[in-house]
Amino acid sequence: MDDLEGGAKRGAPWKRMSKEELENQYSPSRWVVRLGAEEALRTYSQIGNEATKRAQATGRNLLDVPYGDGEGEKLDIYFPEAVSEALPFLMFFHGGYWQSGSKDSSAFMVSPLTAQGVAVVIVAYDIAPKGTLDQMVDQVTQSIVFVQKQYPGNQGIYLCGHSAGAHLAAMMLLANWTKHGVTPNLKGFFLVSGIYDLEPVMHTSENASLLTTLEDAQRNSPQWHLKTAPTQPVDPACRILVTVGQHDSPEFHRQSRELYQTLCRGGWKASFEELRDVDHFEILWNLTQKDYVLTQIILKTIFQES
Ligand SMILES: Nc1ccccc1C(=O)C[C@H](N)C(=O)O
Repeated sequence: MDDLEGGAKRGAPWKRMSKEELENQYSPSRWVVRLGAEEALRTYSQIGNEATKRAQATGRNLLDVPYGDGEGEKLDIYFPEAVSEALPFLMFFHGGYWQSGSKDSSAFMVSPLTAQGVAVVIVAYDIAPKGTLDQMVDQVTQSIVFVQKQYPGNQGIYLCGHSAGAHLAAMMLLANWTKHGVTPNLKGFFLVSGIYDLEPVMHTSENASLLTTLEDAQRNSPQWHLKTAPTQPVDPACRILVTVGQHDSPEFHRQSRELYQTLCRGGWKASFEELRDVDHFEILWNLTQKDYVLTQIILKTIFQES
């Protein structure tokens, strides 16, 4: 049997879900366990705002650096204390279903990473309705090209994305760098509670006309591309961590597990972690803490201790 066809039929439980169930599965705030849905979203913004204010007030940084000509094409760079040309860079792409969120409230991981010598770049992109998915993917590509050109002596560029931002980061597994005149020194991906197959999202209210045709969804689905036409890692040592929270919905778990399995089959150096006792929001906001398991995994990966 054709594995792709068979796999799609056997492995697409969302096709058997009612509209309400699908809506539920793709509403992360409905799955939080410690707070109410609204409260979780509010706390997430609040922690992001505070972490960003603190990062901007305490360290060396460059804010609102343009990486393209568009009004929204800006990024913030937070540097470690020790000045060095050869820094590792972690670039972060925020979530919010491609239609909310901002770089100005997403500097969660800045303090624990800069303290260990990592430069952190928080990237803005044009969320919907201003931006289309194709434009967002293009902007993310441009932001990475910008960092590579600006810091050619970097000790590695690591991409980290959360939720919709993990989708955007994962799209970079498919990027064609040659047309940009530079191949970024990509050493790792940290994909946190992401969505990699956009087809089910088409059928939810979150879609808000981001995806109008199945072709839009497939073109912007790393899972679909990697499965139908596997890409090879440019650098075989490039690490990919696919991670999901214990309290993320079963559909989010499925999305992460399937991406991980597809990456392994394609020869990528991938690993998978289900992080215990965290929901879709805690999995990210805990990155403000240096002792949090994901902070430690990121640091160990960057400094090659595992
Ligand atoms: N604001 C976010 C930030 C990051 C990730 C997701 C969201 C969401 O709002 C998801 C969805 N609208 C929810 O209510 O679960």
